Amino acid sequence: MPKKKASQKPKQSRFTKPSFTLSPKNKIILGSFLVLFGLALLIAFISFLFNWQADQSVLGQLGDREVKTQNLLSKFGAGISNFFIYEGFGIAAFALAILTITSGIYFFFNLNKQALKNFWFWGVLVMIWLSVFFGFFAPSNSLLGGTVGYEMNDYLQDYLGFTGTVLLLTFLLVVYMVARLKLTPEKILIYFRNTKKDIKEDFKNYSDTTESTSGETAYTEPLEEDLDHASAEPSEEISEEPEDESQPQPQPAPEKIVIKSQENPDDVEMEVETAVEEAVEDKLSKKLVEDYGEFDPTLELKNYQFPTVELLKDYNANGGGITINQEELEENKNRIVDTLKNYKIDIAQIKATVGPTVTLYEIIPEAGIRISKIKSLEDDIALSLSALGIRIIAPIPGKGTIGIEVPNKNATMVSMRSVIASPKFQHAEMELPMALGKTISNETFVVDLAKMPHLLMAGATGQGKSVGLNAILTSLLYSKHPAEVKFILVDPKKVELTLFNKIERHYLAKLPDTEEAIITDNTKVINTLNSLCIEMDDRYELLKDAMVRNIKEYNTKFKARKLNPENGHRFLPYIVLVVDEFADLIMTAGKEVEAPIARLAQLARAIGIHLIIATQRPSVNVITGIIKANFPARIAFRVTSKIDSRTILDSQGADQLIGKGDMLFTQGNTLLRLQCAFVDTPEVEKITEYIGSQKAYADAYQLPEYSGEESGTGLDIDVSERDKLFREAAEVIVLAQQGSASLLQRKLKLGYNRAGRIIDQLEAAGIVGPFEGSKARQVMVQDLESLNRLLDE
Ligand SMILES: Nc1ncnc2c1ncn2[C@@H]1O[C@H](COP(=O)(O)OP(=O)(O)OP(=O)(O)O)[C@@H](O)[C@H]1O
Repeated sequence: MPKKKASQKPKQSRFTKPSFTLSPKNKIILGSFLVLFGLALLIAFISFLFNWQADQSVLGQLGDREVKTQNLLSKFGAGISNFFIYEGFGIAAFALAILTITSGIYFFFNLNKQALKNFWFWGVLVMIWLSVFFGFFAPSNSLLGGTVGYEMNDYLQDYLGFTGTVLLLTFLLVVYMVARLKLTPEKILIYFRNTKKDIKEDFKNYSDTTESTSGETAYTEPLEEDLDHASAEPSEEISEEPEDESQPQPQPAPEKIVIKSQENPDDVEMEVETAVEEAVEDKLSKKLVEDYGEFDPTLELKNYQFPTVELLKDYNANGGGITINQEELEENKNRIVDTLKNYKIDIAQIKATVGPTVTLYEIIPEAGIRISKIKSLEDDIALSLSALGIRIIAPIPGKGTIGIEVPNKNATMVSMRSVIASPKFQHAEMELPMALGKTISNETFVVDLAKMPHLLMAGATGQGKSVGLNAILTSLLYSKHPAEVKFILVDPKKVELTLFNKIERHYLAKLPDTEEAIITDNTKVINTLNSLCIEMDDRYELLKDAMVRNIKEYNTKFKARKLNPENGHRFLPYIVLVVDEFADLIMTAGKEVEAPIARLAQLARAIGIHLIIATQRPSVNVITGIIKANFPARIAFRVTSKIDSRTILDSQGADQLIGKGDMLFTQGNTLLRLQCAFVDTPEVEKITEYIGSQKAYADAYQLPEYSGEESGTGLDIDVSERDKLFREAAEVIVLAQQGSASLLQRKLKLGYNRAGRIIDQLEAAGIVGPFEGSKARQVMVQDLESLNRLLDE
């Protein structure tokens, strides 16, 4: 799961090594010891089979040097064999020798230890089973079943009887075949079917070769391996012999067909080569999946419970839902007809669709009336209808009718509960589904953030932005497991997103060594954005290495165990960066945030990093051209002017909304009017508490480390390059205890650039602290004496 990420080395493993590790040298020593010890056991056991009777009489005197034994390994061989075979498991004890040799080989070649553990587990079980089996069928032969087999069989027969023991042994055999050998009835069938097919084909090929006379079509049989056949082999050992990945897999030979012209036999013959598709499933991953199943990213929090719908308030519980007010509809219709009549526009037909906040009146004008005429009268008609929130759509795209949206007198609230519980959201097959609200025809509107791929939200204060952000975050919490998505929350207002602190260790991502996961300080945003850029670059490296084009393909490949975590591969959760009050950020940090945001917006779509940016002030210096170009999906809540509306949506309309979550959404060209789902703070609190009270990861998801300018890396200024006024400037700053360039400008009568350079030099010398946005820098030196000491050093 999420582990701390080294910034510069994407290939570095994220998994902590177990504390018990042997050095490669010791592994070789232990490996060779185990192999030789296993061989000794094997020799002793074999020898014991022939000499046990002779040696048994001297077993009591093994301490006596004079006593001779027949075993090839003398007293040691006789003693240990008697212990394991006669007094132990009978001939099944040979399994111990084999297990010891295999363990030695695993250590010697440093192979996968998990497979070895499996091998021991099943090996010991088989040994016990065989011992009981022989104890059952040959109780009189103490060498076959050993004492353990005899006693266990005796014990079982006392309690289960003869038949019960047979049934138990059979059942255990079936368990072994299914669990270990992965034998299923289908596989057995396939095996027999394939064998039959192979025999038939061989027979056919044989008769073909004997019968064929002319070689008009030369056909080379592809060397394709019959994978089905191979997988049906029940005796194929899976984890014991992991394949060497570095060994190139044999590639199937291309299929060749030589075509000769039928009409003119003298023509040059053409060879057509069609590549036989590569066997994509490499065997190792297939075996791993067979052994352990697909990788499950949610395993670490496998008992995680998604929040229930009951946590959300049902605002429409008492007879809620949209109420159709006939009177109001009639009144509005008459007003529309009358107003249009004033402009000499006759109506052929009118249809009303009642939505939660507005009703759409769709008008088909009389024949001969040009839509462009109505379009040019848009503003006048809106004025004549004189109601806030009227929007005229002429024509409705794809319909050829004219739409007039008129707000309802009593708007119906769209509760988050209703959209979350809707089948559209519940069955949404999306990567990052967001239930934004309801459309004008009262349908739940769900979109995929992963497809957007970034979202820009704007609206004047108090029009529903924060509720909108909460609705988006709530949707994602209801649909994604903590392993699948991580949020980075930037909240300069410090109050809007604080509730999400409770789910820090489940869903949030943060920089290493930072206290708070929710970023409220603008300077920290810069570091986080740059760190996110590093994460982006790392992820691209991983994708390149895995030879896939996007995060979805990458994760699918990782789950199928085709990517090795030892090479730095890991399951990649989506990362959603949410910035509330983007304007504030741009004002204080300007280019420093714009550059990484633009970079992320341009490049991050394929690797699962998505940005949601909200702002109150949709002016062009906040939503710059470069940002707009990379945020095709936009949401506009009510804004105060047409200009603002144009800045966000490239068209007017947002200024005519009625507020309270009434919004326009665009993902390219068409504008869609939606009523945003309402989720109140207590509801969010309940959800976060519900999630927060469950078992969490040890820490928030760690972003790569980014050493910003404050660490001095970018400011390694040579002492000789210091300004002539450096010392004087340092004194001014220390005396005033205020690290600002403007102070230097005033006191030393310097230009802005020179003062700025001196401030950088002072920072490099450790006299002032790092840049802190609009605030003056901190002065790190208390008085002139300390300053002199520092500079003399
Ligand atoms: N979808 C909605 N349905 C009903 N009422 C809403 C909706 N969204 C917002 N409101 C109402 O509008 C109020 C202000 O909303 P919100 O706090 O989201 O505004 P805002 O745009 O974030 O303001 P600010 O920028 O000042 O934070 C809410 O308290 C609520 O009463």
